Amino acid sequence: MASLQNQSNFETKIPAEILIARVIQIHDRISKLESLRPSKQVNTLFTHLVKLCTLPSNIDIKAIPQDVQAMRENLILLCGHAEGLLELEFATFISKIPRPLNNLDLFPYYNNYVELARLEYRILSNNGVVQPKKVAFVGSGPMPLTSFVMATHHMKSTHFDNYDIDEVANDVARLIVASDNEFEKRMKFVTSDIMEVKEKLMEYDCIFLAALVGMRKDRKLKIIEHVRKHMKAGGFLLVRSANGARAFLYPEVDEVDLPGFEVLSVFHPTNEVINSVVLARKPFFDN
Ligand SMILES: C[S@@+](CC[C@H](N)C(=O)[O-])C[C@H]1O[C@@H](n2cnc3c(N)ncnc32)[C@H](O)[C@@H]1O
Repeated sequence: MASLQNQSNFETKIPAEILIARVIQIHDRISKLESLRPSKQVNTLFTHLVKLCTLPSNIDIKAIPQDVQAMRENLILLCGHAEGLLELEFATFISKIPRPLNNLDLFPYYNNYVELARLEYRILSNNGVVQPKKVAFVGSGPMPLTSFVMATHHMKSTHFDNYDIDEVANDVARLIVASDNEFEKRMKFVTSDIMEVKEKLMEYDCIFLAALVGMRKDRKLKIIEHVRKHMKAGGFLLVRSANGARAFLYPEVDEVDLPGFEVLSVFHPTNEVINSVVLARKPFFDN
């Protein structure tokens, strides 16, 4: 039987030109939608897009033509907008039912977040971050599933400061945690553009940067540099990225995009998890 490694060589990869043609088709249909709020039509299109972008492919996202790059940048914005609307709709719904924290698994992508959190925690603990005291999650959103899953299953004594630029997102997230006094004590929500947060960043052992914070590459690099400047020496930064065709859905962050950091791990998932995970550390001494 072929070894696992060989199998991946035999796996049929979708040719880049076919992948690009189909992504353009879906982008065209999404762009024509009246609204990106969850609906049968919106859900079907995005499900197709995610399935397509998680097929094995040999696409090099840096080598796509300029016009396809422009389409990709617009698609990332559309995906981010739709993701925010989906989260807001779901969070608003469960904030109104008793014990919302016991019903998180009703969220359509709940298992993806559980798998992503498990992966992120494995990478963090392999690099010495086991039970950090204080963590910041930047871009927590109306449905801060990563913080919820991390706090419940992995970092059981950690305090989470969740930052989001959107007050409405924080209001509904607070309603969800208000249902559990213990949980609420270590799950705070701060409304701010992360670019306005400075001294506070020194307090965190680990800072998570959500994939949708800085949807354009140049913006994301500015945010990463801002966090590096203000975070504590020896602190960890976990950046969500995307690789290959998944980079049609989210911005990609490479090692070269993290000057001034020691890059400890770069992981590209091949299962149903979409985001790549880049773990970096701010050195104790600037070399
Ligand atoms: C939709 S959520 C996705 C994160 C997801 N809930 C999770 O648990 O991984 C992404 C959030 O990032 C927030 N965001 C985008 N840019 C930001 C910035 N510069 N500062 C703070 N929050 C930001 C958006 O308002 C949005 O709510």
